[in-house]
Amino acid sequence: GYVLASVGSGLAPVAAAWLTKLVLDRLATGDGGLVLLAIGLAAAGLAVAVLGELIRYLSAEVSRQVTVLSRDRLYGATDRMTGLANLEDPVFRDRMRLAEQHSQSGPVTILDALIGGLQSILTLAGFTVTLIAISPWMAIVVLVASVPGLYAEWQLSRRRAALMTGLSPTERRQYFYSELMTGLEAAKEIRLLGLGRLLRRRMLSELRTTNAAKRRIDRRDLLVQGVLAALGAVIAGAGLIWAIMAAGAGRISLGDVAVFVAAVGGVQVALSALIARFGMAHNALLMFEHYQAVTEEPAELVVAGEPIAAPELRHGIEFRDVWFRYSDEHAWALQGVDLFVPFGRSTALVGHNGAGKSTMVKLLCRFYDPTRGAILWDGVDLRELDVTELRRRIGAVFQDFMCYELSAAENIALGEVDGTDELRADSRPRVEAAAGRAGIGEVLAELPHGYDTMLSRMFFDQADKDDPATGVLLSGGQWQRVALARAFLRDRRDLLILDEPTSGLDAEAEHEIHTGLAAHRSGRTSVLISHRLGAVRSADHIAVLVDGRIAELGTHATLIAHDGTYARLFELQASGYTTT
Ligand SMILES: Nc1ncnc2c1ncn2[C@@H]1O[C@H](COP(=O)(O)OP(=O)(O)OP(=O)(O)O)[C@@H](O)[C@H]1O
Repeated sequence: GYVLASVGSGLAPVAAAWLTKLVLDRLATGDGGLVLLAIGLAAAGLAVAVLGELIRYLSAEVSRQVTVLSRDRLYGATDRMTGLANLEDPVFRDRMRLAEQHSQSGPVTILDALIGGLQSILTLAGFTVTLIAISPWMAIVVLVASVPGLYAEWQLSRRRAALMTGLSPTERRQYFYSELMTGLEAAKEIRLLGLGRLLRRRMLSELRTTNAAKRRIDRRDLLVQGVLAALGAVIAGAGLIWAIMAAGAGRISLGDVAVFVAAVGGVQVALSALIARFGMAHNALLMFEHYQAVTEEPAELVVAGEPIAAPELRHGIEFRDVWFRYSDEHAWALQGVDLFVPFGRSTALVGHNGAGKSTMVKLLCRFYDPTRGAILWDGVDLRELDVTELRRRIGAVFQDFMCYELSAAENIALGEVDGTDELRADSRPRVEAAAGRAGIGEVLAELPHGYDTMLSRMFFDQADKDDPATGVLLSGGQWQRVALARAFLRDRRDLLILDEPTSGLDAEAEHEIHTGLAAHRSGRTSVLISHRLGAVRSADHIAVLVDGRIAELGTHATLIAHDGTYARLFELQASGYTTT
């Protein structure tokens, strides 16, 4: 439909010009058949008007459909990224942002340019033939005069694409400052520390940098386009003078003058539209490379030729001389870690900030691969296992757990989605049981809409704005319990990872959860990270990490007897709770 409407719209102005010529010539000579010609002329006018609107609608419809397709591909590609390295790479993040922007506009701009270009070419061809019929040299002058425009547009679109890519980090920083100033997350610190002016100034400075670069290119554009427009006007003016003189001398008819004027104007308009569309398409194609790069990004994690479905854990997981750094520029986060996490036992990781504890659990989930050494799941290298299957066997609460702006029930039920595209319909009893075990069951049940209450105040509309039951905000510790409940829902998993699972809880709650966790962990394979050594003393094994190395390993009793780092840290914490 879009192509047909564009063809019609491209030919209608040519038809209108020819019909005008015929009408004028017949008026001059007094010949008949004027009614039909007048009707034809009116019909051509109608076609121009209606087809313009139709094209606008069809273009928007194509745009909507293309957006769904391109977004689906883009987010499908991000979903296939199984590691974290890409998302931590600033260059990739910039690419991703550009890909997001251009996944919507890019394909549509290219398509519009192609179809719009076809329309312009038809108009151009029609008027060029007309011009050649009346004055071949004028046709040549008009066409040759368009060559610099085409070249200039090509150059400008390349510059624009390079500019957009170059400005991406600046725009990212600008976006970061804007988000800080308008979001809730940083609001407390911004107000208390009075950061508003500083952030605003930095944001504006980034914006000015962007504007200055865009202004430079716009000025170049203005100069080039201005000169070309003036050239076009001079050619059109010269043509008009020639046509009037020729008509005065009787060499061409009155109708010829009309069609000549329309043709010169038509050719120029069609040519400049063609050049502009060509520039837009060229720019969109250059920017679309980012989209292509993201959607075709190879997997960050080496995929084994024939991945093995992770078997049920029977013996344990072994870190064998694991060395790891986040990139070649970073220092080693782990330096030759040897550790066995036995099946059915609880293993605790303790150590100073930055010792490498969270890094170890991220490697366990295979968010990264060891730089050297290997992690073995019942003797099989994690790199040989199907990563999705592996993760199905793991439940975890991370230090930076997520608070989803969804209902309470959904926040917990997300724990057993496992790659499907819907929440399980029958999950409610298990959700409530998991919430109960995380000590948040009663609180959630008593919310205005029980488990269906939104844990957010963001999604209200005008109608329920003043209804306090629309959504509620939980406290930090309550959120942590919700995250725990989400992990508990993955109860039948082989490995439970708890990275600081109770850091936000009050003392009583922490004790209660830890007693519950200790009972829950017994007979299950778990890895627990906590700075509160009282919470880890019941673990079967405690590994003390110092600078990415396992410095001590044993039970609470043996480590205290060893009188090393653990004993010192434990003593320090214990002394904080006793009066001397
Ligand atoms: N995504 C990352 N990119 C680069 N370096 C990182 C990243 N995450 C952690 N690191 C570095 O790796 C080292 C180990 O960090 P890790 O988060 O494992 O420590 P941790 O023992 O869990 O500390 P904490 O007790 O503070 O949580 C640190 O030096 C840290 O700066």
